[in-house]
Amino acid sequence: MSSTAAPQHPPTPPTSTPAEKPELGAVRALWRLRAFVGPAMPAFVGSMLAALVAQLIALTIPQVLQQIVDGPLANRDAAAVVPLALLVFGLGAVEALLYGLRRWLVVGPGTRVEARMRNTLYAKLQDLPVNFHDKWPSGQLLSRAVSDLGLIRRWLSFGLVLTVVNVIVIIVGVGILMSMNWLLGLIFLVCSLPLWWAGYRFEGRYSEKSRLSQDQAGDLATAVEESVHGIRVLKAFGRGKHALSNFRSQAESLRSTEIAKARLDADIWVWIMVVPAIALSICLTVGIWLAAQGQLSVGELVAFFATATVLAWPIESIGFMLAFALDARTATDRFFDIIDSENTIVDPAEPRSLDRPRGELAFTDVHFRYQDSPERFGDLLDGIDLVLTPGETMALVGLTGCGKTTLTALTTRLYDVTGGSVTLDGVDVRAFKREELRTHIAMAFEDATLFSASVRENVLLGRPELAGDDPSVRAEADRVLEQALAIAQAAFAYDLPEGLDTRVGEEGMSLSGGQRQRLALARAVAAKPAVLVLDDPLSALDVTTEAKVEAALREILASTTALIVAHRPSTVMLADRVALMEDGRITAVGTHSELLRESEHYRFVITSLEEDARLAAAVEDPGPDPAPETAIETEKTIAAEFEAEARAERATREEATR
Ligand SMILES: Nc1ncnc2c1ncn2[C@@H]1O[C@H](COP(=O)(O)OP(=O)(O)OP(=O)(O)O)[C@@H](O)[C@H]1O
Repeated sequence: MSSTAAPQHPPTPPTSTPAEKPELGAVRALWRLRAFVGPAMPAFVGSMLAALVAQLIALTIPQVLQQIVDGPLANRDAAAVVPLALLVFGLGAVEALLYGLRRWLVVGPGTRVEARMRNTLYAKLQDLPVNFHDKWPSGQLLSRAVSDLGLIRRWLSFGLVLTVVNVIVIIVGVGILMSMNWLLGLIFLVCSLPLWWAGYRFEGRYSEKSRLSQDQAGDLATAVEESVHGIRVLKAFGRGKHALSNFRSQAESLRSTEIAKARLDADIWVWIMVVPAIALSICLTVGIWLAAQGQLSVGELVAFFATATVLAWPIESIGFMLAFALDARTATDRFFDIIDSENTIVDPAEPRSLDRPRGELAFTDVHFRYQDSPERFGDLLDGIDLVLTPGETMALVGLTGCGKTTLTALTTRLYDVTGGSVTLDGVDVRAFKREELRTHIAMAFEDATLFSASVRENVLLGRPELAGDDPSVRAEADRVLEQALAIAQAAFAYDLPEGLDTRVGEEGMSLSGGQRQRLALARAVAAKPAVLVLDDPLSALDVTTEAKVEAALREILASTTALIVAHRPSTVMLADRVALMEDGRITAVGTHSELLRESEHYRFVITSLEEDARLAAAVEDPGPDPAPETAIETEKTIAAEFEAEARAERATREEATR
């Protein structure tokens, strides 16, 4: 989109969670991960078995202790203690080894699950249409791709395994306690019931806070991303402090949510620590009384408490595991928010294909409105009819915000028409596979985006067949590069520190705006499309370079159909014909001189463009510094010119309304 577009139909401000879906229960929500866990399942099951056997071994140790206390210790037979003590040592060693095995088994498969989910997320983000990306803040996507997936991996490899194992161990352990002494076992069980109730209450409250904190972390990532991206603007306008205070208030909200989470966590921990302690002290009192009555041996009493101690960690871990599972559930929901997003721009079931399109581009009764545009605004494009014959260069001209960029975006299906059709050689663009369509039609935007890759890779982005080190491919790639860079007047690329292999940095930020635009133009030219769509791609060039690029473009445009959004009169001169856009329609098509002669609105638009170009040229070459009084006079003159222009525009509009 053009960055200069005046917001006529302002987009709805982005929200943290655009996707509204019915809530699933925690188990059902987490169950959706099975599709990604699949191949790692044996490793997870193996890890669970290792942890389970280790815990069961821990539960058998109290039985050996009972044998020691009731046998050799009661009989004062020191020699008989040794084999039993060795048995305890052996069991402890096996338990430790099994714990090691549990970790070792899941490390590799866990990271592979994470990688698979991340690749799926990335592929989905690539596939989703531009209107999805218009709505979703980048930090929200980033936090999902990085921290949420890391959390899910940790939960799958550690939280899930231990939750299952601990629940089994608690059931088995309580069974053992009951079998040792049903009364003590029952007291232990009944005293633990408040813990389950507290856990249930905790789940509802914690889920809500967990979602909030992960969304806020995403918003914070967006704020960091935006301020890093816009660091030049912030510095230039001295708004660093303002950005910092915004960031602080967002960080403060996140901190408050984290504290609320920690409070809930602390509450459940109180229950978890206090309830088993109360249960054990009641059991101890009753146990001693039973032992005094001769209904329980000392060995049995020791074994009972040793077993209860083994159960202490699984019971204590309930709160932590619950919180962990709820965080993982939130991360899973956030992941599926993206995966479940419906792609409204998809390939057709039976795609059409064109080997060598002639390049006839036609818009027939095209209507379009942005999804979130309020009803009262009507269609932004309101019945566009326009035909570009093969090899023709058409300039698209209109007042700012009239929808020129939007119209060009329909050609490669960045958005789909809401009515009518766009066709290439008579075939609706929706009938092609998107990948094929985008090889036939290439675009260059005013806001030139480069990737953190070499100049070569950036320029050959649309020619994947020219990647690789094969000498013949490399020679062809060099030829294409040379030609494209020459047309775009981008020979400066050869003088970069490592020539065409120089990495241009994130978004090409290491280059000037004009250099970025020239490389983006070279990229569109190198794609050798049948149709070239240029959305004001020369705006950042000085007048001399622009003239050179235009002269070179004329050569290639002779054999390629081109639709050029023009913001400068010189760009209009490139075109065979000009289409004038007004109120969502094409109101006139003809040569520049025909339109100058016949269209009042065209004369007005061209005058505005000339004025803009004159002001831009004055900025590029301001001449000697004027004296202060002269400078004030100049400012006044420019202000007066703007006022006159505004008056003329109002008069023209009133005229048109009448
Ligand atoms: N993603 C979007 N969602 C909603 N509205 C949008 C979106 N992009 C642009 N618009 C609105 O659509 C209108 C047309 O924008 P567009 O960029 O197509 O105009 P333009 O004619 O190319 O402007 P300019 O000459 O300034 O580049 C503007 O009012 C703009 O606010």
